[in-house]
Amino acid sequence: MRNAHRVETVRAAEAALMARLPEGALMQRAAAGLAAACCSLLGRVYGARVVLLVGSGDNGGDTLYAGARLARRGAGVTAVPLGARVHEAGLAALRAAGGRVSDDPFEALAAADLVLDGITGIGGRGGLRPEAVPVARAARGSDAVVVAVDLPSGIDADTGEVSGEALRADATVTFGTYKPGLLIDPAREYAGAVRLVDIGLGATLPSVPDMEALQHEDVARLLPVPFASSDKYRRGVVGVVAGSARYPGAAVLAVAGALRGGAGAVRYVGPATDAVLARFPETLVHPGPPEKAGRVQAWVAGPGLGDEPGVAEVLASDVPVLLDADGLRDLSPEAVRGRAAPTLLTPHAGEAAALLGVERAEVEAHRLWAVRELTARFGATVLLKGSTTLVADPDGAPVRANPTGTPWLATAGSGDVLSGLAGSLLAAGLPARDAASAAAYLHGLAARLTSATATPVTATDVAATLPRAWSDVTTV
Ligand SMILES: NC(=O)C1=CN([C@@H]2O[C@H](COP(=O)(O)OP(=O)(O)OC[C@H]3O[C@@H](n4cnc5c(N)ncnc54)[C@H](OP(=O)(O)O)[C@@H]3O)[C@@H](O)[C@H]2O)[C@@H](O)CC1
Ligand SMILES: [K+]
Repeated sequence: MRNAHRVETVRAAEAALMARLPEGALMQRAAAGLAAACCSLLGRVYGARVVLLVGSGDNGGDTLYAGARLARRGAGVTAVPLGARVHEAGLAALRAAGGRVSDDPFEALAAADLVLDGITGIGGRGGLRPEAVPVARAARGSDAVVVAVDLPSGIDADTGEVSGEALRADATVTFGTYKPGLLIDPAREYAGAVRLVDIGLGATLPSVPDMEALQHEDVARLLPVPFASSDKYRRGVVGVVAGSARYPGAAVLAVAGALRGGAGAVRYVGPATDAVLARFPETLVHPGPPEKAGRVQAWVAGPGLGDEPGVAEVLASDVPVLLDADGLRDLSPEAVRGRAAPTLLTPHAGEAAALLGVERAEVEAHRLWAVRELTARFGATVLLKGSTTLVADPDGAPVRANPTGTPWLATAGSGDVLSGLAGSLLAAGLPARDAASAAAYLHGLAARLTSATATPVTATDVAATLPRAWSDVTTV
């Protein structure tokens, strides 16, 4: 599991740990880890030209001490102070190691092999200040590898929001724990590849994080495994209410996802029975209504449904329900809040915006807020699809960010596959939060595996690659 903690939590853990350690020990641990990461990125340190962008706080201090370590190994290190103050002890260490200070960032950046962004860390507020903006752009425009220290300056560590400009890094070396902003877009995109440096903070951080991201081994533990005695009903039957005369393909894709999600059987209910059977003869089909279709352990309703009925009927059932696409249209919180069984909503940003009564851009800029707000209003588990898919639960468990997304997933029908897959995991008995986050993980991984050759993927490809993703996760 990749855990993330908010600034307030990090500060409290840092204070508790510092009380047990000699002064400056944590900063030295951070600087040592940062310098080691820089060495591996550089390959050859001796003779490398390193530029330090140094703000006024301890983030600048980490950067200066790491620069001193690189200078001692033969790198040519130039610090560019950008704040009103500078970490004096760090600066003295850099000078003692042979580093120099310049007030011309542009000249220094033009020749740099590596740039360390130490403008702001967890103490930063708002985007980059105007004087830092051209410097950050010059760093990005140079040939150097840009490494953000703790986090890219200008992003919001707690929310992943970016107001104004932030520095775009190739890699981020973060200390002690991930910060939520490193997992959530738009900020996540600015961080590049993130490395975590252990500074011993685990000893004083709370065991329940503020946010988390599943990894292969976590998903492997969640996925259902059939027993010798399992029959199709014990493995779970998922009912899919999807498709319409206009969108029969959505039914086929949702069923395709459901068939690969571990349920023992998929029951399709709706007008697209011929299309579904032609593609997947193993499907149990029924023209509807859902309550007449036979027993299921979970319902998926909405993909391509248009104005077809079925949503109210499945909401009236006593089994878990996943609502997607047309199933979310005009959905009232009351229709969901009163349910005894879990409900999982899977909107994309546009659908989330409609449910919240805000603009789509508002949701995209404030994804964590949007998913939490939907969860609170509907009393349901919410999977907010997008560049980073987020899953929030009404019981207040840490929000999960999906780490396997890829822009290739922004393709027609991909959401239909995801809803079938998540519904199938619900029917197999996973709690809604686990079903949603495991499905998002497998779905993203399948798209990545499909697009490994950098070719566009279709939703059909993604569905067909789900078994490979499943096996990739479970055979570690
Ligand atoms: N916690 C830990 O466990 C450990 C933490 N460590 C390190 O300490 C870092 C946190 O250090 P920190 O608290 O000194 O804050 P930091 O981010 O350097 O910035 C502070 C100053 O920046 C300024 N400023 C604010 N906004 C700005 C903006 N938009 N643009 C420009 N400037 C802006 C503002 O000063 P002002 O200019 O307003 O006077 C503010 O006071 C942390 O990220 C990690 O690297 C490690 O060493 C070891 C373990
Ligand atoms: K930084």
